[in-house]
Amino acid sequence: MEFFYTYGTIKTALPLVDAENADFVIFGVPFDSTTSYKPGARFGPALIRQATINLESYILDYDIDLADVKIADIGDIDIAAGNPLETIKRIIETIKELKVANSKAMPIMLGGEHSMTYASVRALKPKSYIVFDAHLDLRNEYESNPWNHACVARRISELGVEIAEFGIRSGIREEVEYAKEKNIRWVHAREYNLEKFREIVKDMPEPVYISIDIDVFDLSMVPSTGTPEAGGLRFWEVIEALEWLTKEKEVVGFDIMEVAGTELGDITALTGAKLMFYLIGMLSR
Ligand SMILES: N=C(N)NCCCCNCCCN
Ligand SMILES: [Mn+2]
Ligand SMILES: [Mn+2]
Repeated sequence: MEFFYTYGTIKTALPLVDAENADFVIFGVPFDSTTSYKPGARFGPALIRQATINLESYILDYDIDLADVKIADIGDIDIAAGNPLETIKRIIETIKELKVANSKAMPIMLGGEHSMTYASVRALKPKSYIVFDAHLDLRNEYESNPWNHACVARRISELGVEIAEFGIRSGIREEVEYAKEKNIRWVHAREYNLEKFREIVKDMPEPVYISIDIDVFDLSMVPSTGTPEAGGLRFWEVIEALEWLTKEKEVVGFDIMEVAGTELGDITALTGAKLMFYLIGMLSR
């Protein structure tokens, strides 16, 4: 099928089906206009897809071959550089087009800046937003811009969506106070474990939207990201939480954001690609 706002790019290295027939539909958002430190998120979607070339489609842990899963890759959103609101509009339109053609398709967004997660949440209307991130992203505005990546969780909370954040190790007092006031639960990377994750998430309403800001992982695994922070989580501890979550709760979509880089084979994209394969695998169980 054709989408008004997408164009072709390098495709995920898996057997792909058309969006109408897919259970999972990948699209990229190569937007990085509000990046504050390390550039390159506009190349994230292409780098993640390129990194999938390195991966087996068979997932050992689940005895699932992604070659047997119905996956589409509709390319990238034609972003409006410098204009987060217009880009958000185009993402919402694209998800709506997809849902009209195939209501059972689960969108998978690859970023690009975390600010764009707002669009997926607006389009998919989850009751809960569960995010892995080094940052609280609860600022009212950053660099005079309420649509900056550092404000995305706040914008989502204003939609009335319940929020829980994991792997946090960066924020300012304003964000901590806002979280307290709005009952937003968050767990510091130092204190994170699976038990805490379950305890917080188990009572959250469904359906849920899952967002992974790639900077949640330890810096050694994700050196190419917009605002890198030392002291992050390990790969398997995030996977274990996601395995529990995808078993317990209805999920309407997920994203992997803030992957940046300028070189093929970037470690950060390899981390993002592996994570995407695991998420599709666990959601197909
Ligand atoms: N959500 C985020 N990614 N937040 C990070 C914001 C950038 C913090 N700069 C700190 C500059 C202090 N000199
Ligand atoms: Mn972050
Ligand atoms: Mn973030």
